Amino acid sequence: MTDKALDARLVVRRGEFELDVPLEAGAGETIALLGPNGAGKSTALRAVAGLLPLSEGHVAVGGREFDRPETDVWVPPQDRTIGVVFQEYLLFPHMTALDNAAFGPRRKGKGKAEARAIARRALERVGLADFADRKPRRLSGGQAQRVALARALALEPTLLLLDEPLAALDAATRLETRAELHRQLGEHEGAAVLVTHDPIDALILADRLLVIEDGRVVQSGSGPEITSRPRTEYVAKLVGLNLFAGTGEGTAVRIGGGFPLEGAEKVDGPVFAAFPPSAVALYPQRPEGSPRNTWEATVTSLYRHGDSLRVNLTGPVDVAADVTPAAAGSLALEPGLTVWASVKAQEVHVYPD
Ligand SMILES: Nc1ncnc2c1ncn2[C@@H]1O[C@H](COP(=O)(O)OP(=O)(O)OP(=O)(O)O)[C@@H](O)[C@H]1O
Repeated sequence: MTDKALDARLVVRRGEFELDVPLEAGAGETIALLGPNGAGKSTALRAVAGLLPLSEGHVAVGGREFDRPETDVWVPPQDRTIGVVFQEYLLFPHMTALDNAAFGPRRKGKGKAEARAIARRALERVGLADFADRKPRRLSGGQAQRVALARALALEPTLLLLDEPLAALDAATRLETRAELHRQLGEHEGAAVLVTHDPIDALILADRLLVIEDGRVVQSGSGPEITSRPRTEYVAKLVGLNLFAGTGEGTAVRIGGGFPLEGAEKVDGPVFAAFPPSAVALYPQRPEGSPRNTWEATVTSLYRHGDSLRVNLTGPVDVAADVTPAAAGSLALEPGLTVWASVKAQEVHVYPD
């Protein structure tokens, strides 16, 4: 066991589903758990908080064991030095913001005046000192979320757990609250683990990302490490890349069905090949002097994506292409239409599996 802020191996079985995820964080570090629906992110966070017992493995925070089924170690949630900001952990509606924030310290045995002083400092930290006497129904969504954060920080936790802390907020409030949370996490001396669906939240708020799919870690690393080299379809979609697993043969990558994709780098053996949708050009007929990566494809769907149109195509390879509205108009793109797609070899990034 180490004195890391968080040292855990989380094994939780819930019916058919099994989570098995190692999770470590140093002091001051923020880890984001990212993954599709049902991947096990909330299960992981709940296991750390003590809301779900481990089936196997261990949870230690600041060198103290909270859960280890093997040796019957179990510390209940309220006795863990962990602050939680969970969506469903709403504020107590009958208490003021100050009393909500003082609740934790009171429970931990602080006197009323001391607990309130701690709570006041926590509200100041999140910029809500002037709202101390308000009850939750008189707070906006963003303010309520900041009070929830103040309530968690008032415990001076070794570890902060945040489950989709920004998901319920509208776009403008989200931006503001994200910036505030970023500042708070920067100042927080303990570690933090954040669960999110949103890659932007993860990239902005976390030092390290753990991508979980089907109960397992499929990729981990810093934001740039993950976005530059996606290893699963989910991550590729998340960062908006077309991704294929295949076998490198010289500069070509043979992907599913044997389709040869010409790449920029020469890598032999199991590889990934990735390119952005903006690298895919579409033509009504086979283009003249065709670059080698040219194929016939059928439009399956199209939708607005920022300033361009995202076109999903099926064919020997299924890809997404981004085209300008003008190009989409001149090609008369619609589902079912057959077009020619091409990608320059220089745009295909190849890296080892
Ligand atoms: N009470 C339960 N009993 C049995 N299985 C459950 C229970 N709650 C969740 N599960 C299963 O555990 C798995 C992981 O769920 P979890 O909520 O941890 O995923 P998640 O990654 O947080 O998903 P989401 O992003 O949708 O919140 C799912 O397959 C789910 O069906």
